[in-house]
Amino acid sequence: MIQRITNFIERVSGQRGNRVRIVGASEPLVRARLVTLPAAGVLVGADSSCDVRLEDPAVSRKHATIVPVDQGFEVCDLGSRNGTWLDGTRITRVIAPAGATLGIGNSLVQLLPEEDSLDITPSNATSFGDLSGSSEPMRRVFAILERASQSSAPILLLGESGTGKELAARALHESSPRRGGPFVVFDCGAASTTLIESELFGHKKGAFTGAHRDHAGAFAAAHGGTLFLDEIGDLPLALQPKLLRLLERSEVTPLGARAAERYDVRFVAATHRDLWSDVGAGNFRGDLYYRLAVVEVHLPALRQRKDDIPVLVRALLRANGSSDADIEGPQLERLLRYAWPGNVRELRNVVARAVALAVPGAKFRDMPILLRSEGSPREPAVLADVPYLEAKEALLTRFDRDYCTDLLHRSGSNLSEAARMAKIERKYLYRVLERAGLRHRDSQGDE
Ligand SMILES: Nc1ncnc2c1ncn2[C@@H]1O[C@H](COP(=O)(O)OP(=O)(O)OP(=O)(O)O)[C@@H](O)[C@H]1O
Repeated sequence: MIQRITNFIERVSGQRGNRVRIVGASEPLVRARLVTLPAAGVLVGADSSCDVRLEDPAVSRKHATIVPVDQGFEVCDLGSRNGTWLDGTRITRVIAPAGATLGIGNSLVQLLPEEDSLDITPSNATSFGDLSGSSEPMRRVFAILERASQSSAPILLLGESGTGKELAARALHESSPRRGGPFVVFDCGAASTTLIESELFGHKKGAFTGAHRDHAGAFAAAHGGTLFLDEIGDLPLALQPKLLRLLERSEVTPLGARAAERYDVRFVAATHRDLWSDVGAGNFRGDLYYRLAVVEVHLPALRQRKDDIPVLVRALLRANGSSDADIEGPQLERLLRYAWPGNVRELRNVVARAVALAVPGAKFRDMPILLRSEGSPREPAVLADVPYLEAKEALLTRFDRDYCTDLLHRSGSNLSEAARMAKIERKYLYRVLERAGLRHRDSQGDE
């Protein structure tokens, strides 16, 4: 039985026992059936006497057996006409890992392990590394991270953008016995498949046009430390088997190399996507999911833990050089009412902007709190109704204009003072003013 640690109660509750998930040949994904596997296993086929009956003309009457074993699932084909398939290979008998998907006739059968969620008592701490939070959901997260930091088990961090996944990964590394080793960040969605392959797994000189020298790759660079695989949901399907082998064997064969190389690396992966839905849709391998998610931590959205807002605001004020701790009042109430679509990252930006735009030494209650879309939090701040570069340019110009208008107002149009307040060079401020169409006559000869 695979034992996973997770705070994602919804997924594990009521799911005891190994299961198979069946997506019929012509059935939509939503009609997928879940069948619990008894310890003795099941007989799969088209015959009505089978434990798992597939109404699929390409399935033989008695097609295959599936039996849960210690290392996964033993699958035996019973001499079927169209075969039983795993990863494009026709099998007769195989031990398949948890999460693997079998092709039986035109149907797909996914093998799901028994899961056992540990009962997690919230930590007493109100921070873990640079992550702050006093709400119960966050203290549950801290409890798992504290425990998981002491092992080398792979961790999967899930949560919306800006909920602190990268911060959690860094904090895990810093609290682990590997803290003396490297912490390497690798963005799985940032490049083409070939580039990701060579940047993650490395390549040898001459492996492809332009490979002028050996390149170690992120996995080798993380030896003795932690490799943070950001946006793992974007990893191309074609590279997923190679990562799976890496996780299983801790060894990699760089592009163009003859022999595999071994490294000692702890994996932490993260995504803002619903990775489990990606597995269901066939965009992410189930066996890789289970390999990565031995510990699965769901970082809750800020709107689900508004109790954390006061703690975070105080921490962010301190980080931005304001010592005001007296934050109760209408300003805080506005922050508590807001939906925070950009999560803690957005709160960080709001507080940083408020401190930057406030007069020096201002109290929190007098700081300008600018929220994106108080009235309709779901409406995007930018619409894609014009080409990307054009939209970006327009937004930047608007930002420059609004920022500079307020800056000139606050500095009494004194450009030296304005540059000091904005913490930029005067020359640069002139250029920004010019771009925003705000460069007034007094400053023309001032450069
Ligand atoms: N619990 C927290 N305590 C303090 N700061 C936080 C917390 N969570 C997030 N932050 C702040 O928000 C910023 C964004 O966090 P981070 O980059 O870790 O988010 P993420 O979930 O990895 O986002 P993305 O999915 O967009 O990469 C951090 O730099 C940090 O300033």
